[in-house]
Amino acid sequence: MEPATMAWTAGLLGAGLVYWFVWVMGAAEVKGKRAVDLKMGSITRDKVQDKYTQYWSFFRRPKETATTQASADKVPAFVDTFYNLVTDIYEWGWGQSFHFSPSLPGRSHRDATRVHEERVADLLGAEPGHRVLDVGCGVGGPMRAIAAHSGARVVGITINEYQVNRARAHNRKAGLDAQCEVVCGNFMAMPFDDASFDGAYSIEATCHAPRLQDVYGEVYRVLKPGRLYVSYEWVTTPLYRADDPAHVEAIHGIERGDALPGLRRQDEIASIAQEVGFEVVQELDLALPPSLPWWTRLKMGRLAYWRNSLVVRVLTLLRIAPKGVVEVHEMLYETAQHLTLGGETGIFSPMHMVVLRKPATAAE
Ligand SMILES: C=C(CC[C@@H](C)[C@H]1CC[C@H]2C3=CC[C@H]4[C@H](C)[C@@H](O)CC[C@]4(C)[C@H]3CC[C@]12C)C(C)C
Ligand SMILES: C[S@@+](CC[C@H](N)C(=O)[O-])C[C@H]1O[C@@H](n2cnc3c(N)ncnc32)[C@H](O)[C@@H]1O
Repeated sequence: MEPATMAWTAGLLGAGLVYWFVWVMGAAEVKGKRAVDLKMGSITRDKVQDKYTQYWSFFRRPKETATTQASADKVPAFVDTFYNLVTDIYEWGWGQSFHFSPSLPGRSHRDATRVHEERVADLLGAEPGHRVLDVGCGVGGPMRAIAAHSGARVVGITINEYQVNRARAHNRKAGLDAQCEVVCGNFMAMPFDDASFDGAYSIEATCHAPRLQDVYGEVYRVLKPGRLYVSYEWVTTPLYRADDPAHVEAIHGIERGDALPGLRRQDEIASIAQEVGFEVVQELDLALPPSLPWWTRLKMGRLAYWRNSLVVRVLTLLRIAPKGVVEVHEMLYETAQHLTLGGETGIFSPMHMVVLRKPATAAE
């Protein structure tokens, strides 16, 4: 073969390989986000690496972030940075719902996710005419499922501006923008009137609050008397032993890689709810049997992570993805190992459910 023909053939083969790897293999789990569209939220390309370094040094010792008021006050800003760094990777590799759900026999992850979300709507008794609050709404996967299932109007709040734009775009695409509204703000000081919601829920979001009282207090304020709040909380379970180095390392790894200012114990949740005025209607760890493991989806994804890791390296090399994405992806890969261990050992649950009521007699 002529050298020129050989070079052309090699070039074409190489281009085909890159195309297959990035556009086909790197396609989003849920259509909408492709590997080539990986941005880092509202961070400009040249600042990604710096922002990641700042995030990492702040959350390296997660428990310390909530010990002084000064560092606790900085948590929302670093959580915002975290979601600028991870939102696109989450959408690309997980979908539009940023949470776990118990596996369902013979059903897809997508179905299991939806069932876990619709459960919230059913518990709240959400229906057409109701205005429901989504506390920490991400890019709105749960919001759309709950609005479609119940017919209620849903208002979501997130600290991250980039997520607000993604959520609004998804709402429009799903034809749910008349029913779903998204607001940028801090759930510890919400821009909503007192007693203005018929129901509220939070799915794996309040774990980012340094003090749970601050967010529960706000939800209590904006709920109408007699109405319900359902929350899926991230907690350590009674199986966690603070004197077991393996347990400590797993929980520390979960906190570090998920922007958490210290995980709470399961038995703290109900008393904090009561402290701000809620009645506890139900409390149940949805991760416990008969539920099937929530972490199998993480374990099964191992092959996909290696492929994704190669995809982000190739994209960074080609300067399609900004510098720093490889490090963020590595951090998430490590976090997935800690989460899996937390699930397998039973020391951690991402779905400790509480159903809370604002007393009907509460003053408006
Ligand atoms: C509630 C929170 C987020 C929970 C989960 C949605 C995410 C926790 C860890 C994330 C992931 C880990 C590994 C990534 C993988 C390396 C990459 O190739 C594709 C995306 C991941 C699977 C990513 C997806 C989302 C998570 C499962 C916290 C923040 C409170
Ligand atoms: C893991 S995501 C879960 C999102 C959504 N509930 C879901 O299940 O798809 C956590 C969400 O909480 C939001 N959040 C964290 N701290 C916040 C704060 N102080 N105020 C408002 N939103 C916050 C994040 O921006 C993100 O949208």
